[in-house]
Amino acid sequence: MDIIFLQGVRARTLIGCYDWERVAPQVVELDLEIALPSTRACHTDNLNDTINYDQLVTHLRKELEAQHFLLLEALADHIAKVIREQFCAPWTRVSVIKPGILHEVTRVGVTVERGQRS
Ligand SMILES: Nc1nc2c(c(=O)[nH]1)N=C([C@H](O)[C@@H](O)CO)CN2
Repeated sequence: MDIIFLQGVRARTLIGCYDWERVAPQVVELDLEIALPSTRACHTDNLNDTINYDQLVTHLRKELEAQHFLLLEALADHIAKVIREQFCAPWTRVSVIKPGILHEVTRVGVTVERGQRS
């Protein structure tokens, strides 16, 4: 299986359980692993035969600006759904990190894995 990965993708979204988090968007960081539906692009060397990670990042940033979630779990699940349904990925692992949210914690976030790794 071939995988595209993206690390430290920054995006803005309204996220959080507490009142102070409901007033303005925060920056979240995404680490993404995305299985490709086929190995076709390896042979054709054609961008149309793979998932265009440039388009994916642009799409996700727009999506996150429009969506409002309370929990990182719900946000990560939504991102995985978009990747699978709109970019035809059979499997994905999505981590969403809230930089600097907890005192004396380097990184906190949630990882979800959806679909089948074949
Ligand atoms: N498992 C989770 N725990 C917490 C979340 C979350 O999304 N998932 N969120 C919060 C707050 O919004 C936090 O980020 C602010 O301190 C607390 N716990």
